[in-house]
Amino acid sequence: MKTILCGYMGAGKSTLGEQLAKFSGVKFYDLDHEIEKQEGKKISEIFSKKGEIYFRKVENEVLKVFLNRKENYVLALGGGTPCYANNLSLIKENPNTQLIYLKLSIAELTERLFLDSYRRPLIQHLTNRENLEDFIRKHLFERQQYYMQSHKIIAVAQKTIPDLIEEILE
Ligand SMILES: Nc1ncnc2c1ncn2[C@@H]1O[C@H](COP(=O)(O)OP(=O)(O)OP(=O)(O)O)[C@@H](O)[C@H]1O
Ligand SMILES: O=C(O)C1=C[C@@H](O)[C@@H](O)[C@H](O)C1
Ligand SMILES: [Mg+2]
Repeated sequence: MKTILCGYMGAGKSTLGEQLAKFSGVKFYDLDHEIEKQEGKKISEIFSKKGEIYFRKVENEVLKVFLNRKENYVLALGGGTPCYANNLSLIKENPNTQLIYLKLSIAELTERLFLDSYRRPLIQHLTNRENLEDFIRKHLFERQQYYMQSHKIIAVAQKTIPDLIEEILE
């Protein structure tokens, strides 16, 4: 089984993905890191130098390569991956692939992202907590319709990584 994790920025895709892969004895990949490797640039640099449209094109190409791999793995998507191009249908049409949405409320996401927004190009200009929360509310409203098409939806608040691993493997 290929396990693919999606969710908003800060939902915990990379943190959980790494531990879930270790526990399951498969490799962990992070789509953002794979894009950075291919482009030889940090995500923030790709956004600033080449723009978001270019980033979304590369994201789609790198995802396709991953979906064609024969090996099993855990893959953490970028926060926007299921919401662009044909990414969501490519994932859902792929056999033996389980897409999991890591769901957190607006308040919980704001809490997590407030002190950590500088690494994320889409929110790094939002240094005021209220502005960040307003942005997340609108953005999540637009994105939720894609995330909610996942095979499994997991409410992650107040759960430890071992709790979440157990819930996914159930
Ligand atoms: N289960 C958890 N409980 C508490 N904090 C967590 C949990 N999982 C992740 N975190 C914390 O939340 C923050 C965001 O986690 P992480 O970077 O894994 O999210 P992400 O979904 O990969 O974000 P991005 O889309 O920006 O790559 C980190 O500070 C991480 O330590
Ligand atoms: O939510 C998003 O659209 C993004 C999230 C990150 O994981 C990166 O993929 C990039 O910064 C875009
Ligand atoms: Mg991540």
